[in-house]
Order: sequence, then structure tokens, then C-alpha cells
Amino acid sequence: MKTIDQALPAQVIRLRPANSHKGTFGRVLIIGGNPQYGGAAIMAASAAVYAGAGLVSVATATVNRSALHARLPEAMMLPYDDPSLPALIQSVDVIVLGPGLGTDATAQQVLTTTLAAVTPEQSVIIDGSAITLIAQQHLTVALPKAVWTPHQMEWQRLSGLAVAQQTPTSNAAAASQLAGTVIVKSHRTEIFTAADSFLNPLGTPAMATGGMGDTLTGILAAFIAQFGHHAGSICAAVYTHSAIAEQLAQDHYVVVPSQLIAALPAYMAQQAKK
Ligand SMILES: NC(=O)C1=CN([C@@H]2O[C@H](COP(=O)(O)OP(=O)(O)OC[C@H]3O[C@@H](n4cnc5c(N)ncnc54)[C@H](OP(=O)(O)O)[C@@H]3O)[C@@H](O)[C@H]2O)[C@@H](O)CC1
Ligand SMILES: Nc1ncnc2c1ncn2[C@@H]1O[C@H](COP(=O)(O)OP(=O)(O)O)[C@@H](O)[C@H]1O
Ligand SMILES: [Mg+2]
Repeated sequence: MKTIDQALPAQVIRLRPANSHKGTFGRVLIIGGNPQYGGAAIMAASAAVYAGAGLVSVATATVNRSALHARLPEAMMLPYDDPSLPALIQSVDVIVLGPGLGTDATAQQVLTTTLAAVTPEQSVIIDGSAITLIAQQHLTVALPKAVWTPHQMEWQRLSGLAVAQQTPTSNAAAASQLAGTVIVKSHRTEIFTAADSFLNPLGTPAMATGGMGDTLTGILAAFIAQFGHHAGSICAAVYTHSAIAEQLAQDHYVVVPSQLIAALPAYMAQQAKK
């Protein structure tokens, strides 16, 4: 397993070309946020906006509309049970499926609609409740550009490996059974692509707070949208999330997702200049 190099973010995060517009930096759609977990979708969308995605939309429960618009006017919103969801899905480059989606009948319907609408060219980050639903039903997701982001319990549900059995070797074997890339999140996150595996050397217990994984999904989406779907951008996103948290943790006991999100543009500007 290779350890992610501290030089990677500076290699991946580039100065923006002068001749560019919002479309240059990709379209991201966050699908999640039921009435109970609206914050998860808002945090994922905020992270995507602040990590530089050109256009960010959120498909979420209607009740979350005002909160989303008040908190993040940059994002567009569609109710996730709207009949135009498949058309919206087909118009974007990167989809995040699952933060705060929940596991009830509505969530199931949104999952089914989404998996039927996405195409193999699209990147789909599968997180949170979407992982739990897929695991419960033993669904096969054959998308080559899937990026799975389970925490250890979600990984237990998806892989069948109990948390205590989640060694790098067994994780690699289980990840190879899934299409795409698997990011097994823990205090030392591991990343498995078809060809390689990587260890994130950073991260702090100050990150152990609700919404931190939702935030990672937005950063991943924005990095893939801007810098391409490859191991470098995925590892740089994971590293950036933890590097900012470590910086903030020097003088903050807990790093809350909103604080990490607000620090993204400055961190990225610093890396782009290197
Ligand atoms: N503000 C919002 O809207 C928020 C909404 N959220 C959304 O909620 C949905 C449910 O997601 P979830 O992660 O909260 O619940 P679930 O999948 O049941 O997992 C928890 C169980 O797993 C266990 N566990 C073991 N190891 C673990 C590990 N390394 N990391 C974490 N857990 C670990 C853990 O053990 P315990 O804590 O009891 O020791 C517990 O038994 C999902 O859609 C998510 O996006 C959240 O993002 C929060 C903010
Ligand atoms: N003690 C820790 N040390 C390092 N990173 C941590 C620690 N606790 C949590 N994290 C990171 O925070 C994120 C938590 O993700 P997740 O459990 O999905 O959160 P949520 O669903 O509440 O948003 C992961 O990226 C994980 O690696
Ligand atoms: Mg999570």
C-alpha cells in the first residue's frame, strides 16, 4: 500500500485557466437529505461549491429547500421525487448519491431511479445510506466510475467483513469485488482502485463529528469534476480533507464541517500556486 505523498494536492490542484467559465469546472449533483438528515446534503453541496465545482445542484426532500437556499444560495434545488430527476442526472458530470438519504421507501425509490438513470461515463460517489441500501439488498452496481465511501460499519454491511477483520489485505480483496474505487474511511483511511491501494497518512480525532464524511463526498465530487476521474484526484481530495482538518485542529478542539468547508478555497489557492 502506498502512502499518499504530501506533494499530491499541489500536483492535482491547478491554477485556473484564464479562458474558462463555470462549465469548465464541472456539474455536480448531490442526491440525498431526507427530512431528518437535510444537513448532510447541505454539507455535501457546500463542500462541492467551496472546493470549486462549477455548478452544483441538490436533489433533496422538498422541506429542505429554504434551508439549502438560505445556507447555500449558489446551489440549485430539485425535489428528489420530482419526475425530472432522471433528466437532471443525465445533465451532470458527477453525482453524489446517499448523504442523509435514509433507508425508507422514498429513499429506495430515489436510489432505484438514480441507478437506472446514470450512465457508465458518469462518476458516481456512493455514500452513507445509499451504501446501506445497496448492501441490504445485495444489489450489483456495475458502474466503472463508482467511488464508494463507506465508514467501517457501512463497509461491514457492504463487504461482510466485521470491523475487526478490516485489514488492508482483506479490504483489498473485498474492494476488488466492487466496480470502481473504494475509500474505506477510518482514522487512517484506505483507498482501493483497480490497480493500486493508498493510505491517507493524515486525519485527526478532531474530525470525529457528524457531517465530516458528507463533507468529504462534496470535496471528492468537486475534485473529480475539475481535475478528472483518476486515482490522483481521488487521493488528493481525501488528503485535502484531512490536511485542512489537521491545520484547524492545531487550535480547535473539534473541527466542524462548516469550518473545514470555509477553509477550502484558501487551501486550494495555496496548493495551486506551488
Ligand atoms: N447532519 C446530518 O444530516 C447528518 C446525517 N448523516 C447521515 O445519516 C445517515 C446514517 O449515517 P450514520 O453514519 O450516522 O449511521 P449508520 O450508517 O447507522 O452508522 C453508524 C453505526 O456504525 C457504527 N460504526 C462503527 N464504526 C464506525 C465508524 N468508523 N464511523 C462511523 N460509525 C461507525 C456506529 O457505532 P457507534 O457510534 O454506536 O459506536 C453506529 O452503530 C447517512 O445517510 C449519513 O449521511 C450523518 O452524516 C450525520 C450528520
Ligand atoms: N479519529 C479520526 N481520525 C481521523 N479521521 C477521522 C476520525 N474520525 C472520523 N474521521 C474522518 O471523518 C469522516 C467521517 O465520515 P462518516 O462517518 O461518513 O461521517 P458522516 O456520515 O457523519 O458525515 C471520514 O472521512 C473519517 O476518515
Ligand atoms: Mg457518512
